[in-house]
Amino acid sequence: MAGLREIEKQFFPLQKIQDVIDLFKHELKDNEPNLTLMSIVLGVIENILTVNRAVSSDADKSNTLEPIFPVIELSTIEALYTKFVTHIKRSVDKTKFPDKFATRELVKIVSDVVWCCLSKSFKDRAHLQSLYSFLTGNKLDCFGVAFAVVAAFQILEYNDVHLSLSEDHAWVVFGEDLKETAEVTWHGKGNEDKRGQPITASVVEKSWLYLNGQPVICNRHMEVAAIVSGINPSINLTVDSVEMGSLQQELLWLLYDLGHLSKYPMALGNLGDLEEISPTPGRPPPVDIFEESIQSSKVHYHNQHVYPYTYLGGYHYRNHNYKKALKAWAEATNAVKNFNYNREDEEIYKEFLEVGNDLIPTMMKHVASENASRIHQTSISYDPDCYADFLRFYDGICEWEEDSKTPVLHITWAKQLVNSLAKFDPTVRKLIHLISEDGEESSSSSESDEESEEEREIIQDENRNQKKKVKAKKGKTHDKDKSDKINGQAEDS
Ligand SMILES: FC(F)c1nnc(N2CCN(c3ncnc4sc(CC(F)(F)F)cc34)CC2)s1
Repeated sequence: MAGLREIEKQFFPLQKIQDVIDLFKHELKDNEPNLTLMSIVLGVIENILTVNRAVSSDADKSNTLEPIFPVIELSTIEALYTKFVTHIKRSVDKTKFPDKFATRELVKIVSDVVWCCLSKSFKDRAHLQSLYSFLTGNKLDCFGVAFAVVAAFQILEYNDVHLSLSEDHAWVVFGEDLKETAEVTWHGKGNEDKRGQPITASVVEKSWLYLNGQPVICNRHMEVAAIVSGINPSINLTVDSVEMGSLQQELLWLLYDLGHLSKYPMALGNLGDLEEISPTPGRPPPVDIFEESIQSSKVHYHNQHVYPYTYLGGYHYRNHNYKKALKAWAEATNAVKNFNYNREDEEIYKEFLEVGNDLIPTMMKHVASENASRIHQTSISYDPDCYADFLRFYDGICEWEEDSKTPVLHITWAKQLVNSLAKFDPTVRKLIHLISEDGEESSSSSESDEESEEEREIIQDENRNQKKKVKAKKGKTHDKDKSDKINGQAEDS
């Protein structure tokens, strides 16, 4: 890959969202969309709209609602593009690697070429995912390093090195028919990086971090989807840039219409979240998009992905559809129960900790008060389906913990479980018909002393392996704490 092609230059200067859409439309027609160019363009725009927002003086705080969109000059982009291409070509002597396919040694070298420039400061801040961040601040997050390696291989004209994505990690596949895998970035906090090493079957098996061998293996177009999905419109923890969110939403619809999201459940989930914030006329409602995300995981990934269900559960919770939220969360633990929890699975643990110890208790309280007002409609505390899904949610968590090296549950879980259980009406607890896996039938015990004995056992057991887990909010890219944001949108005046 040489310098920018003439046809690419003609799209500049970019003056409005449609100009960016047109550039991406053009790139996506190509079977080698220019990853470096697109990552830099999105990084420049994101930086201006979120990090270095032009603070307009009072004078021009005219009352027009004319949103701000920066003018992106070709010279700005070309300088950064040339810097990256030069850095990569100067650091890799291709004559030593005559093969058509990449080798593990070469993957490690390219990973080092990215790695060596990184500053050792904060790595899980927001807006560190793009090549713009790498080229102007020597900072990249976990995803950004893996993406930079793939973009570098595109510049070196290898078309076998591709991004492999799980729900909380990224690595590369390479070689003939993508048979090889290699770590190219770090994961989490306090873990030694394993760059250059293959991801072996023993590491992958029953591991959520590696999706039990069902990661999203990208082609070039899905790598474009990954950088679009990785756009972070956040200005701060509570406010998003309206323009950046619209750009991300329109680019995701462009990729959706071209079919590049069909095997990418998280990108579909991101699109569903954006549609909830600001629905696009003529497009399907968020629940349909979350359903497509779930279907994609079922069809392409053996239903091993968890986030499609927690996207849906979060959506129903925010919209007070508590019965559907419980159903989605029960299906989420039905997916996670096949994994064995280990210390690098912190992110999904935090997700379920929030559901079990924050969202469900709040929902049960909410319903109790609503109940007083709406006596006719059966509220969830009288609904046997809800009680069944509630039990399924916890059953999945317990099965997840079984055979795991690291315990999942601790006393807070037990206390909240007892707390939420008590909020279901005793009549509904009698209606449940428990059928164990071996088909043995039993109805849930309604004897209070038996239950209190059971509850006492749970609490004593949990006391023993009580473990404090602090829910650390991470501001990293592919930031899953978006849903915690109050959907305030910046007045980009
Ligand atoms: F469960 C729901 F509440 C979620 N809401 N946002 C969620 N995200 C936000 C987007 N997100 C993602 N969205 C697209 N692609 C990727 S690739 C990836 C792993 C890593 F960052 F590359 F290491 C994460 C991720 C991670 C999960 S889950």
